[in-house]
Amino acid sequence: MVHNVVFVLGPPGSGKGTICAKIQEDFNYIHLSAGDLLRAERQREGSEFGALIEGHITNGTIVPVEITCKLLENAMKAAGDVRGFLVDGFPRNQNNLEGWNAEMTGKVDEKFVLYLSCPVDICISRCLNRGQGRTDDNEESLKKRVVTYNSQTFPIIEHFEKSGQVREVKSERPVEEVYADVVKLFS
Ligand SMILES: Nc1ncnc2c1ncn2[C@@H]1O[C@H](COP(=O)(O)OP(=O)(O)O)[C@@H](O)[C@H]1O
Ligand SMILES: Nc1ccn([C@H]2C[C@H](O)[C@@H](COP(=O)(O)OP(=O)(O)O)O2)c(=O)n1
Ligand SMILES: [Mg+2]
Repeated sequence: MVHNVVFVLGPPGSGKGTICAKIQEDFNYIHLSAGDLLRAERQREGSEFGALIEGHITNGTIVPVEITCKLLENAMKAAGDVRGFLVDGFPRNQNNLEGWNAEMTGKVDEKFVLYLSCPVDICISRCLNRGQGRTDDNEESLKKRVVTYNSQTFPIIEHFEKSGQVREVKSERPVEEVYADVVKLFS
C-alpha cells in the first residue's frame, strides 16, 4: 500500500499541531507529529533511545533520522487504510530528508508541503504560553530551536519550493482564518 503524505512544516509555535488536529478531524488524514512520537519513545519502558532523544529535545537539535523515520513508518503501518498522513515537523533537516527518501521511496505519495509561516517573536510567545509542560518550551531551548529551524529546517522548505510542492499559509492570524485557507488545500 502506498501512503498519501502531506508534510507540515514551520517554526516552533507556528501552529502545526493545532492545524493538523483540525485536518485530522475533518478530512480523515491521520496526524503524525514526529515530536510527539519522539516524546512517547523517550518515555517508553525499555527504550534504548530515551536519553538520546531527551538530549536533542532540550538542546533544540534534531534526532538521527534512523530513529524518527522508523517511528513514523511504524505508526503508518499501525494506522491501516486511511486517506493519508499529516507528517508534522518532519523532515526537519537534510539528514531527515535523505533518510526518509532512502527508506520511504516507493512506499509514499508526497502530495505537498503545508508550510505555516509565522514571525519568530509570535512563535516564541506561543510556545512560552503553550502550557504543555514540555522540557523545551523555555527561553534557552527556544533560542536553540529557532537557530536549528533557520539553519536546518528552512533550507528543507526551500528544497521543496524548487519543485513547486510548497503551499504556504500565513499563521500569525487567528486559528479560524488560518484553517479556512488550509481547508482549501484539502478540498
Ligand atoms: N493561529 C493561532 N493563533 C493563536 N495561537 C495559536 C494559533 N495556532 C496555534 N496557537 C497556539 O500556539 C501554541 C503552539 O501551537 P502548536 O500547534 O503546538 O504549534 P507547533 O506544533 O507548530 O509548535 C499552542 O498553545 C496553540 O494553542
Ligand atoms: N523530525 C524531528 C521532529 C522533532 N524532533 C525533536 C526536536 C524538536 O525540537 C522537538 C520538538 O519537535 P515538535 O515538532 O514537537 O516541536 P514544535 O511542535 O514545532 O514546537 O522534537 C526531531 O529531533 N526530529
Ligand atoms: Mg507541534
